[in-house]
Amino acid sequence: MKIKAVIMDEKAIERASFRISHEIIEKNKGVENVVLIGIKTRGWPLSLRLSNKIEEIEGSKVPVFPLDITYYRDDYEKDDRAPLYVQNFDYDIKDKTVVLVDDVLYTGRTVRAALDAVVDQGRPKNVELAVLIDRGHRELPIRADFIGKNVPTSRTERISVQLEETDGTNQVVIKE
Ligand SMILES: O=P(O)(O)OC[C@H]1O[C@H](OP(=O)(O)OP(=O)(O)O)[C@H](O)[C@@H]1O
Ligand SMILES: O=c1cc[nH]c(=O)[nH]1
Repeated sequence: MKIKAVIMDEKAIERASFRISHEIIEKNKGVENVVLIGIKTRGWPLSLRLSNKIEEIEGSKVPVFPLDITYYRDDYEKDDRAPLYVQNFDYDIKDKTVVLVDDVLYTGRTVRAALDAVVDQGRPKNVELAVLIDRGHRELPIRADFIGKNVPTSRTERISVQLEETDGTNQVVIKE
């Protein structure tokens, strides 16, 4: 696949993350009961960035955890080795507002799996969703509450979010 365009550079990612952090604080009237959960791979470094920004703005830390949704995917071939229950982190999310964080929202299947993984951790008060890119083409009734950038795409294209922490650079590119 070839790069067609750079749709966000480092500054644009930074600004969008800052805005999303503000929106999370505004929607929840503070962050007292907010927990951030970053879907691996790139939702995790993004969630850490959001938690740092929220701390800068509000002066208080929000708990932040990584989520591995591998075993919860609807295309995961279950066999005898598949665990019945996966503990992603040791923290009680009961009555908390969970903000799921991911880099790209596409069909919505990853988020569906993440919701399953979250309810295995406990019963949150509610769950919100933050994504850096919404590229459309949903296959499930899932939508994001906080969106860095809406990018209309064709199904043959691919969005590649590259972050310093995982890829050594900060940009979002569209490939075909
Ligand atoms: O809405 P969906 O159709 O589920 O697509 C979005 C998901 O796909 C990508 O992850 P990928 O499977 O490439 O794994 P990675 O994050 O580990 O690279 C992306 O990071 C999202 O998590
Ligand atoms: O990272 C992803 C996931 C789904 N679709 C994309 O274009 N990119």
